[in-house]
Amino acid sequence: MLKVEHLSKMYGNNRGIHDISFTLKPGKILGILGSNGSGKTTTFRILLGLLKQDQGMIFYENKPIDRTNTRLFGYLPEERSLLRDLRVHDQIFYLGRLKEMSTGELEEQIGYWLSYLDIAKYRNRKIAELSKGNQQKVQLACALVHQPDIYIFDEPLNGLDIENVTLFQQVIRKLQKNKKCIMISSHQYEVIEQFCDSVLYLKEGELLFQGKISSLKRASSSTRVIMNDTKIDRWIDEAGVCDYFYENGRLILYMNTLPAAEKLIRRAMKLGLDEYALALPSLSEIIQERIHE
Ligand SMILES: Nc1ncnc2c1ncn2[C@@H]1O[C@H](COP(=O)(O)OP(=O)(O)OP(=O)(O)O)[C@@H](O)[C@H]1O
Repeated sequence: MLKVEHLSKMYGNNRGIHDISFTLKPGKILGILGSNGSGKTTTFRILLGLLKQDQGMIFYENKPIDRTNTRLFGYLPEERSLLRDLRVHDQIFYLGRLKEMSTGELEEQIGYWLSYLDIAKYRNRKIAELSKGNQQKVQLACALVHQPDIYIFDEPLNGLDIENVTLFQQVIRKLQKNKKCIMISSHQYEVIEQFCDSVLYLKEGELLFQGKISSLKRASSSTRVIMNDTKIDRWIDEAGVCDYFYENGRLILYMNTLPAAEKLIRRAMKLGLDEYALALPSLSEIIQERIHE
């Protein structure tokens, strides 16, 4: 398990992050979210050992993180950091060497990932000659080749078409099955919702909220009950109803919790209404709600 405790970092008088704590279990995927300048990159750079924190500790498997272990983290940076004149194989080989991999192991892993990511045919092509999406796949291979325990994927779907998004999804599920710790950062909340078990949201360097996506949904006040009923009087005084409106002849009730909404659904069933549904909030709605609390 990865355990981050009370991380803080100042850049002179500028706050980077303040008092960030979270845990990440093997086989789980954590979404790291926040607006521009909220501290995501600072957190990643500290985790990766590229930046020193002013305060706080990072533990992996109950021990302070071992910086001599070059193979602990795999990082897919938001900005590509490939050397454009290198050939695909040589680029991955070079980075694998920095991770202290043997030639035999490297060749085996390079062969495996190039084929898995369907870019084996570009093995001897220069990076500069590849499309944006294929460059992204090479960058991904560089994060995977040394088989790390902990992964940080920053905006991983940039430049990928729908087919390759599915491929990335397969990679993630494979890592998850192998009990790896995975972090994903993205401004596309539907991506986070699709991939992650839990999220943490940073605002101006501080942790605004964190939790399992399913728990955040349950606790949200944006849950809606939709039914084909125009008699608001029989619903308005029910526990948990916060607001309502009509849309296309349907009544939409905003509920303060999921259990309250479920109770209303049961009542709608008993009344024999022929159309009723529960609409859980999206992650994006939950974030808007929390930001404006
Ligand atoms: N090298 C630096 N010198 C001074 N301040 C910095 C430096 N790097 C980051 N900061 C400040 O630290 C805060 C957090 O920045 P950080 O880059 O970690 O945010 P971010 O969430 O990754 O943003 P984005 O989504 O735009 O990439 C910001 O206020 C930023 O201006």
